[in-house]
Amino acid sequence: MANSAQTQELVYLVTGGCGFLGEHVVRMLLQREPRLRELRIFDLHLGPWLEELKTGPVQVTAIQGDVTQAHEVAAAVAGAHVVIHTAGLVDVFGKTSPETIHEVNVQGTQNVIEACVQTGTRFLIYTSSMEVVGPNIKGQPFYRGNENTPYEAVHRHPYPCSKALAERLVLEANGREVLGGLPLVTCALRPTGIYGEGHQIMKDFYHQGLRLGGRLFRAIPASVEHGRVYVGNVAWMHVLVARELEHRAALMGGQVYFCYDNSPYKSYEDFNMEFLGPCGLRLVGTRPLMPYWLLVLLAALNTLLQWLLRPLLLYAPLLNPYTLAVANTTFTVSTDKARRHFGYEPLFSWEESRTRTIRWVRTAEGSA
Ligand SMILES: NC(=O)C1=CN([C@@H]2O[C@H](COP(=O)(O)OP(=O)(O)OC[C@H]3O[C@@H](n4cnc5c(N)ncnc54)[C@H](O)[C@@H]3O)[C@@H](O)[C@H]2O)C=CC1
Ligand SMILES: CC(C)CCC[C@@H](C)[C@H]1CC[C@H]2[C@@H]3[C@H](O)CC4=CC(=O)CC[C@]4(C)[C@H]3CC[C@]12C
Repeated sequence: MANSAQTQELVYLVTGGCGFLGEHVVRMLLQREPRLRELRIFDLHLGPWLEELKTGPVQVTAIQGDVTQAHEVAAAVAGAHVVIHTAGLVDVFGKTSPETIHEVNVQGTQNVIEACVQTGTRFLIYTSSMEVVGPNIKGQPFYRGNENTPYEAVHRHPYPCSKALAERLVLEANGREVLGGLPLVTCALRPTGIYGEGHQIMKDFYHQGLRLGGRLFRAIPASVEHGRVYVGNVAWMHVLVARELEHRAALMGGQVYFCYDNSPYKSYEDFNMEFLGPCGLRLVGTRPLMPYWLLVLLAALNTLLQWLLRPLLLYAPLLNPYTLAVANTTFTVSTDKARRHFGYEPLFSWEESRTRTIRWVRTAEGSA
């Protein structure tokens, strides 16, 4: 908790503060930002866990609001020193329309930028994604790449398109004059696939494995590597950037940083087994049990079914052509830009990240 010997003067706003990553950012700020006076949490859906935070030394203000509504965003931003914009629609399964994804992720981000400019907030940190880079539509591997690695970032799917557009808006807004005459300082953090306590897809795989008698069946070759990063370390990066942006504005303003830690490079499924294995699941097969062409066919069938069933119900399985392409393409990051620019070192070791995640999967056991 905040050390009361230090002056508590800062007001932070976290959009999407009740989401998977947002909650970790909120808790991390309360633990590790002693200069915090007020923490505003802005989300479409407020979680009941916020109540327990309201008894601490920092004023916690929960704001139910929608980033697509410019006036709601401006009211929440007014008077904040720093905005951490994590709110977004993370949908690669076709649950929401492309228009809605664009509205929330792009227009919502534009609203946050304009609110900063209009109300005089100078520091904006945007949670972008590795998806703004790749995998691209050609399925080209990105192997141990960094922020400067050349890669043809071409997308068709609404989610990566929206994240790429929003990231561009944030970076282009760096240096804009805000109310009061000072320049806006922005930067974007690009997590790879985040895991940890609260990771819904991990829970879905766990419950699927339980339904299948404690087994999961390998679908993707073990040689396809995915970069993954622990949610606590992603949150820590946000807190550090927020802290350092003022002092290192010239260096950090307008920059992008991949989020990384010491999690091992593995295939998506093998990585998940690091947690699901100790919870009693087994991954069957050293090679995919189904030929790839059959997976492609099933993914296409799922798209057709989703379209046919749309008038009746929402059919949004994990497997579709896009998720298959992402799962089947190597995308790993190897960089130290965050260490060089703002002294980032992962707060949680791989062992601790793993232990915490396993503990969470175990406690999530009954909550299908
Ligand atoms: N989960 C992952 O593996 C990765 C996530 N990201 C990015 O991190 C950010 C957070 O993602 P997660 O925590 O995984 O997602 P999440 O869905 O758990 O959290 C997003 C939060 O934003 C809120 N939100 C959605 N629409 C809103 C609106 N119109 N107005 C206000 N709040 C709204 C949701 O209620 C939710 O609490 C997103 O911007 C996402 O693109 C980036 C890379 C990887
Ligand atoms: C049954 C299939 C063969 C396996 C399906 C796994 C997929 C659901 C997931 C594989 C890779 C994931 C994505 C990746 O971690 C990168 C992401 C970054 C984001 O910003 C949002 C989430 C995601 C797109 C993530 C989504 C699930 C996968 C596609």
